[in-house]
Amino acid sequence: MVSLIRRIDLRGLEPGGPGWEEARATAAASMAAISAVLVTHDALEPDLRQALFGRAAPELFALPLDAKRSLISGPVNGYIGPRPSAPAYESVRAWETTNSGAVRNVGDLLWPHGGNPAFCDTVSAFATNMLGLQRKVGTMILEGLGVEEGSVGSHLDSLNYSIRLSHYGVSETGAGMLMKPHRDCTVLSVVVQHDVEGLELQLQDGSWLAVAPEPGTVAVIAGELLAVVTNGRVPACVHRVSAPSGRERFSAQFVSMPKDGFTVRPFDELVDADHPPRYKPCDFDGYVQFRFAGDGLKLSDPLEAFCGVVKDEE
Ligand SMILES: O=C(O)CCC(=O)C(=O)O
Ligand SMILES: [Fe+2]
Repeated sequence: MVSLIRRIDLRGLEPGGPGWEEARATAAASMAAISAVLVTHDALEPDLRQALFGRAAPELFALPLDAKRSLISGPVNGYIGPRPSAPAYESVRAWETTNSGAVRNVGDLLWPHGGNPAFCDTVSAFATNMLGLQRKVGTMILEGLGVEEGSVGSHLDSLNYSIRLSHYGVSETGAGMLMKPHRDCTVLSVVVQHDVEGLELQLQDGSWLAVAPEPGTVAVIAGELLAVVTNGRVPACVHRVSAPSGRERFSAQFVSMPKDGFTVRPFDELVDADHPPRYKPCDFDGYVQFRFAGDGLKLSDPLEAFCGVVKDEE
């Protein structure tokens, strides 16, 4: 089977410069075909990568449970501890990671006796670099799909960015599924895998594609809100984490979500007679409540139930 996932190389690539248009078309085509694109980049130099995965993440997950739990605030924020469905998984999301003051507050909460400046510096540097990468790739995807530059700019300004650091311990049952198939409640998720493989993307025929961890490459995957803004041209990527080798694993994600209070709707450029609206305007706060604390918890596709336009309504 031919994999439809494509790769772009951001190194030295600037808007309007040599190679930009071709890479933009590749990014958009890959997203439309498989809801993901592989991105080779220079945003995570070896020292920063080592500081993140060799020091910051292990220090964070080695903290006592109470310290990690102090971060919990709201349905999608803070610490997620091991659950029966994912016994070896823990994850921490820090909000507003592009604001170094907010990162320091997280550090002070986690390490009440003097904070952890090295941890905060690492997280802030990672956030700054990933912000540039995500904005560039987001621009390429949307412009490649035909969205005007001005509309892309206002869309990017309506987003919040956060980091999720995840740790997959070695489960008692050894190798197996570490995170079941799901869609992210994001616009875009940049997934940085450390040394150990695990990320798998579902293709349209239902088969799974393993994304190998490569130090200079990230996977950029579509979240549910990208499906809304692209009027369904880019469906949310169904993905999972499996543990073929059963080894301890770390990953970092840099994700974008609409700012609080935003209502997300399809770009005008992507709605026409051939592409009638697939989604009603989606109040993001309402959707988060529905998906994580309301009736959406029981559904396999909560987005569709919340704001999908069913065929009869078209
Ligand atoms: O760890 C990974 O590679 C991906 C994790 C993931 O999909 C998630 O946290 O939503
Ligand atoms: Fe995910």
